[in-house]
Amino acid sequence: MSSPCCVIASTKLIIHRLCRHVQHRRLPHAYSIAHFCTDRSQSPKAYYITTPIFYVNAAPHIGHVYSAVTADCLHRYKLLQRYNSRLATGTDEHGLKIQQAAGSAGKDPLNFCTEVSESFKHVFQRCGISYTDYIRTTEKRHRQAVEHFWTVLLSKGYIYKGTYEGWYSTPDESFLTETQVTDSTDSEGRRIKVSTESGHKVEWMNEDNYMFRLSDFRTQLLHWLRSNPNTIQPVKFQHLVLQWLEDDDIPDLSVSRQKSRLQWGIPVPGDPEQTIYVWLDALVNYLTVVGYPQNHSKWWSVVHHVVGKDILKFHAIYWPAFLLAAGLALPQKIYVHSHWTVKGKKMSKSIGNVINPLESIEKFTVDGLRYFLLRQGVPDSDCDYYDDKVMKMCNSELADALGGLLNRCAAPSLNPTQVYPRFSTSCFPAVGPSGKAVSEDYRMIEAVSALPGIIEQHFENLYVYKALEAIGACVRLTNGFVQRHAPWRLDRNNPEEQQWLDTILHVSLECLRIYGILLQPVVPDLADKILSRLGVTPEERSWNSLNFLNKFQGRECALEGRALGPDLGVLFSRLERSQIKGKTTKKGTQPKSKS
Ligand SMILES: Nc1ncnc2c1ncn2[C@@H]1O[C@H](COP(=O)(O)OP(=O)(O)OP(=O)(O)O)[C@@H](O)[C@H]1O
Repeated sequence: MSSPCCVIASTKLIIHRLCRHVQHRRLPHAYSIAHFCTDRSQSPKAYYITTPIFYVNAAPHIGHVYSAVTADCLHRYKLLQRYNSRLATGTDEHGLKIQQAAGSAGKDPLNFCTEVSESFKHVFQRCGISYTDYIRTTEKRHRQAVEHFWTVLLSKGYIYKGTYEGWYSTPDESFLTETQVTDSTDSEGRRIKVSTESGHKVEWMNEDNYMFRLSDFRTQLLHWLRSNPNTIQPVKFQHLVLQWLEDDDIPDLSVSRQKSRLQWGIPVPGDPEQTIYVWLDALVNYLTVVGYPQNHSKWWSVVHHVVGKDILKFHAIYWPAFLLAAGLALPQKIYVHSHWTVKGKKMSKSIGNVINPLESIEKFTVDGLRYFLLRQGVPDSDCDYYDDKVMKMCNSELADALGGLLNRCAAPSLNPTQVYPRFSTSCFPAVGPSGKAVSEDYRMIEAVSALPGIIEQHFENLYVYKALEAIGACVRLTNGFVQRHAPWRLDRNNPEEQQWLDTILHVSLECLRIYGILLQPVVPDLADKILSRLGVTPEERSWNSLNFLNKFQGRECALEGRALGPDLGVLFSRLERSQIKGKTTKKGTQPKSKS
């Protein structure tokens, strides 16, 4: 995505910002790391994260994994901060598309859904998605939640029987106004109408069904978003939703289908001739997971949705309107991400230009794929996926920069005793530049000290690529530090040189410890390898342990003198083009065919 000069320019900018974070040469007392050492262990705060639930009309692809990995990163980050975090994902299993897909596969719809749902579960497990809840909309608990939700809306007068007349797109399961459709031609040259946004064919529908009073909620939704300007992130999506609410028609929404058209869904309570609209059914899953209607309140007040931009309207207009109607709290945040494209086109089951995640992890490993998706995926804009790009990024950032640093600084050739080396304040005094340290070394210390605060800010906004950019910039600074002082040229038999050598290694391992802790939400296995090699125990890996270079700040360092962990080989093996081209999915790991 970035050209080499963009990378250099942005690196300089990040380093500049990191350095500006701490104004003084000597780390001032006020800049202790206390602000990310908040002890939440006494009463862990609840935090509830959801991915979209995925439509089971075809096998999972990289786009689905991206939504799940993004949400998983947030979940792991919150756990590190000692929140009681919950991550829900699952499958959306009702609707006409599934009815049709099961029909053409000659399968019973539920068996068909079970097969595909299992393949999503399998892919997510293989990709390290540490979900706590997996929901299927064909479960009994969900049907009960939807029926209850419907009954509440009906009893409050927000659902009425009416006639829907207008455009409908079955592939998008979505209603469209006149301004949202355009003329086109099909493959046989016939004139058709299509959705302007998705390009999918639309049909004119005229049928009696139940309508939801969506139009009643325009003012409340506007008020909600105007008074909570950071609810939808990135902010450009909040502006887009505000624009829809201000400028577009917000007509009442049809929330049921005649059973003759759609059998595969939840029947309307008290009217078996109508089936509940798949989006109303699907959205309620977020409530089902947390025990609606009995005991959802603790989790519901802290819900955070992660969604693709294609389903923004459903999550930022329909869903909040349903919640307002039901008298329930609105989401705390809606994190939106853009799309992975292939040669400029959205990766999509319907187009068929999908990348199989299992093949990608065979080629790049789970952490390689996770790192690439979160490092290259920019929530604000689409990004093209191709294997060469993944390979180059993994090689330069994971194998060379990070792996090379660990390999150099923990190697027995430089550290024959294999213990966490001692730091000498006379070699690297707190006030400098003095001792053996030069001003660039002090700048590096400042940058790494500031890093956790910066990463916290980026994770909170789910700008993971910015967090990884900042970590990458610090890794380059640490490599520069090692290169500058070339510890391999120092003589261990000379006490003064040995002290400096140990200090260089101590500082470098401290940097690696901070990178290891911060990288856990993104690349859990790789981070574990780093921290285990440094001898960092599981209890020393939380956000509270981000106290960088204690000795420099005049405090004790628990790791100093402790044995390093065993050497488990290279951190990340460099990938070769020939190797990647030759690799295909192992027999038996291919997701089952859906249609
Ligand atoms: N190309 C993509 N890039 C990023 N995320 C995606 C992509 N495709 C799907 N997703 C994520 O998965 C969710 C569900 O997508 P969906 O099941 O509609 O997949 P799809 O391949 O776009 O299907 P279809 O082609 O049938 O529309 C999206 O809302 C989004 O969160």
